[in-house]
Parts: sequence; C-alpha cells; structure tokens
Amino acid sequence: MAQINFGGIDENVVTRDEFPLAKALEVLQDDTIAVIGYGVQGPGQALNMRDNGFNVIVGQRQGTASWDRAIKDGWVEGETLFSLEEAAERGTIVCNLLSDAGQIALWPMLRERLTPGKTLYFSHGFGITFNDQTGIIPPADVDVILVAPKGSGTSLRRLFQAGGGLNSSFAVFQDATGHAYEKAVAMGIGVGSGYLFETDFKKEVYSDLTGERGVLMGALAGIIEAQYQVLRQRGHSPSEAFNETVEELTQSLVPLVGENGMDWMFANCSVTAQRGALDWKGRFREATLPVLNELYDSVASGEEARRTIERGSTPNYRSELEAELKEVGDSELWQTGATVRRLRSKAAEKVEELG
Ligand SMILES: NC(=O)C1=CN([C@@H]2O[C@H](COP(=O)(O)OP(=O)(O)OC[C@H]3O[C@@H](n4cnc5c(N)ncnc54)[C@H](O)[C@@H]3O)[C@@H](O)[C@H]2O)C=CC1
Ligand SMILES: CC(=O)[C@](C)(O)C(=O)O
Ligand SMILES: [Mg+2]
Ligand SMILES: [Mg+2]
Repeated sequence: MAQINFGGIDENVVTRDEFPLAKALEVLQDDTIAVIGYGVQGPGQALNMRDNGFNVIVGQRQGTASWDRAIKDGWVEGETLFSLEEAAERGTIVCNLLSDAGQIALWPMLRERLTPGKTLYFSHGFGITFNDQTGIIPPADVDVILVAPKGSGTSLRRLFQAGGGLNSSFAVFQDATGHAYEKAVAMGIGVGSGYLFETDFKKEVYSDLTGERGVLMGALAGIIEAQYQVLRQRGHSPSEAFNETVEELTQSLVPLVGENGMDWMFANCSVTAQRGALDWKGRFREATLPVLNELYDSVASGEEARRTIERGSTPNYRSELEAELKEVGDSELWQTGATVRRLRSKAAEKVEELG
C-alpha cells in the first residue's frame, strides 16, 4: 500500500503496480466468485473478472431481460449461469450486486448460504450502514468487504476494454478469516479498478449518495434545467440555449477539466470568460451550500436510504422510474439535445470521410 499525498493530505492507496493481477489471481485461486444480480455493475464486474482469468459465475432471475443479456454475454446456463439461490450456494465470494432495495428481499436467502469462511462482497456501503432499515446483518464468521467502482458499470467495462481502469474505493467491514483485506484488494484489481483508495462502508455510502444526488447527477441535471429555462424565457432559441448549457459543457469544457483540472479549463477560455466565471463561481457556491448541507443531513439521518428503499421496493418501481426518465427525455431541452447529437454524429462522419 502506498501513501499518496492528495492536496497536502496523506491517504492509503493501492495501485496496480504494487498489487498486480498475478497476485490477485493467486489470492483468489481457490475461490468461486458468484456475481448475484446482472444489472449495471453485475455485467461490468463479472465480465472484467472473467477476462482477467478469475473463476466467475453469475446468478440472476430466469425469464428477465438481465438473464437474456447474461446469455448473450456468454454465460452458460448450468455451467456459469445459475439461479440466484444456486449461485449464492456455489460462490465462496458472494457479490451482492442486486439493486440496493432488492438486496433486502433477497437477504434471508443469501444469509442462509453464507456458511463460515465465505466472503460477502458489496459495491456500496448501503445495506450494511443502514442495517436498521435493511436488516442486512452478516453472520460473524464471514468476511465482509466492499469494492465500489466510482462510476457506472458501463464505464468500468469500457475502460477495461480500452486497457485502462476506473478508480474504486475499498473497505473491510468484517475480517473473520484474517484475509479479508487482501481479498478486498484482489477483488478490486479483478473487477478492473485503476487505483484503489481505502475507506469504510459508512464513508463510502455517505459520500456516494451525496455525490450522485449532488454534483454528479442531481445538481447537474437541475442547474442545466435552470439555465436552459432562463435562456429560453429570455428569447433564445432551443439550439442556442442547449449549446450554451450542455453541448459545450460535455464536448469541450468538462473534458478539459478531466484532463488537467479546473484552472486548465479556465486557462483555455477567453479572459472575458475567466473574469466572469471567477466572479460568479462564489455566488453559485454560496447559493448551493445550504442545499448540499441539507442533502448531506438527509443522507446521514437515513432519510435518503428510507426513500430509496420505499420507492425501490414497489412491484412497479422500474416502470415508475422509466416514466420519470421518459419525461426528462421528452422535454424540449433533451429533445433539442437529441437533435444536436445527430448533427454531431453527421459532423463526425464528415470528418471521417475527409480522412
Ligand atoms: N449502477 C452502477 O454503475 C453502480 C452501482 N453501484 C452499486 O452496485 C450495486 C448494484 O447496482 P446496479 O448494478 O445499479 O443494480 P440494478 O439496479 O441494475 O439491479 C441489479 C439487479 O438486481 C435485480 N433485482 C432488483 N430487485 C430485485 C429483487 N427484488 N429480487 C431479485 N432481483 C432484483 C435486477 O433484476 C438487476 O438484475 C448497488 O449496491 C449499487 O449501489 C455502485 C457503483 C455504481
Ligand atoms: C455510477 C455511480 O457510481 C453512482 C452514480 O453512484 C451509482 O450509480 O450509484
Ligand atoms: Mg458511485
Ligand atoms: Mg451510487
């Protein structure tokens, strides 16, 4: 484990150099890794581990779209693809990659199959941290570990296929065998992480729920809607409002932030833009601070978990979500986006044609 200094503060980080794949394979050579649930993280992690040479099986409900996807991805019924129950039975490392709400209903089944010495693996601190609401209390004689890729399972897979890795956090909640730590790191390497930074279950879930409700998804979507609305109400066309709110953000400026930081993105914009953005940044920070504090409180009090469980446990939770997402997709803003993207791909084809 390396101590790496982040902005002046030392943190424990595991890199692929110090814990190579060969070592991860050795640590888990006698294990059967059962990936339970084939939603978004399930495929990303299972396929990466399979390609990395681990002994992986998948558990999924039959007759679902995810089951069909698993077949398409090359998992073979009765060999590497099983019912949830059978996969949990066969796995020595049981990866609980059901939806966080779905994990509650399946917990009694899973718990029964967690015989002494097995490892229970999560990609979120949710079930364990909010165990007063989830009832997920593992037996004392199993290891309980976490590897949480910091991004979509889709990106985890794409980056892996491109030869890279997505950063993940990892944690040990319970070390029954004395090997939980090395298993967590080995799993982190196996699923295709870039570097692995150490945390605990509670910190992982508090920061993750805040991040996705905040800047990463909720705040991003909300602030985009607000600026688009202002521009439209002040007489700007849909394409102008969209380009100045989303297209330039995703195609030009955020990639520059990712490449070399905020100051680098600023430095590649006009002095006019830099002056204005530096002046307004503080206003936006102050305006959103109370909302973000309210959000963190709502995470820490368990309210966000309560709502996630309540809304995610109804029989029609998926169709309800889809209806809400469709409303977003059908809005003028995102319909404009669809048209702008079509123009973008035409432009990309043209560039290709020009060779
Ligand atoms: N989506 C992502 O990329 C990320 C997810 N995570 C975490 O990974 C875990 C899995 O998340 P996702 O892959 O998004 O899950 P998901 O929401 O796609 O669901 C995974 C699977 O659970 C099954 N499922 C849901 N409810 C069920 C029930 N009641 N009974 C049986 N099966 C049920 C679904 O059919 C699906 O195959 C969660 O803990 C999540 O917080 C962590 C990082 C990113
Ligand atoms: C992709 C990810 O890391 C999220 C946003 O936290 C999630 O999907 O839960
Ligand atoms: Mg996350
Ligand atoms: Mg999350």
